Amino acid sequence: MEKQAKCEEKKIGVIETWSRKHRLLFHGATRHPLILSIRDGSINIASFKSWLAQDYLFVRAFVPFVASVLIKAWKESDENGDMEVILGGVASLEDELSWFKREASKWGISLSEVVPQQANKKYCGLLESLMSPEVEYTVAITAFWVIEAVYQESFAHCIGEDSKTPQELKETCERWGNEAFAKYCQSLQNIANRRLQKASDEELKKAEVMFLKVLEYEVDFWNMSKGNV
Ligand SMILES: Cc1ncc(CN)c(N)n1
Repeated sequence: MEKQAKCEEKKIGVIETWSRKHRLLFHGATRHPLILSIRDGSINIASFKSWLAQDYLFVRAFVPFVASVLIKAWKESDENGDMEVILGGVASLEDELSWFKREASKWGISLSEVVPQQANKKYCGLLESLMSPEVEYTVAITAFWVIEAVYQESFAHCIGEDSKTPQELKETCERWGNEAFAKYCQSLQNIANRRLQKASDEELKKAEVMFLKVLEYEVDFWNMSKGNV
């Protein structure tokens, strides 16, 4: 990479540079038709239920992934504070799984009968590959940030001004759209930016490829409910 470009990235942060450079894909992942239909109130409840059931399975796979990032932080991080941020993330996932179970029972979904769809299997496979000790902390924390950021940006849009989100879906949107979750995502972004600033060109390239892959998989994940949108 050109020295000049690298300096620019340092000033505004690598993550911001990538988000601008790949804004169409970022927009596609955070303003998906499913999210827009929640926000304008036209959502088909079957789509929502299908997303909820699939996401429960995803979050179960997400727990060991986040735990693996915690291990990488312990082994590789240059800052003590990283572990506390990631540990907070692990801890909140217990509450998240309980929430999924309550929400599923509210909607009459039997979680034990949910079969993972292809896009979900593929995404969980990506999480599993990221758990390998071969994957650098910088790459894993970048993936972690973007996974959380997509949900934060998406659901915050559903509770923004003028949204017509149905009352019964507001709690879901608040879960990822609230201020505390936004702050948590900012902390993850700060860690990722710090690591990316110090990364070698090779590591930087791997992290950018991972950033794009996560965005692509997020779009595929939303698309699973497309038949019902
Ligand atoms: C597919 C997906 N992406 C992100 C998140 C937020 N942890 C989630 N629950 N599901």
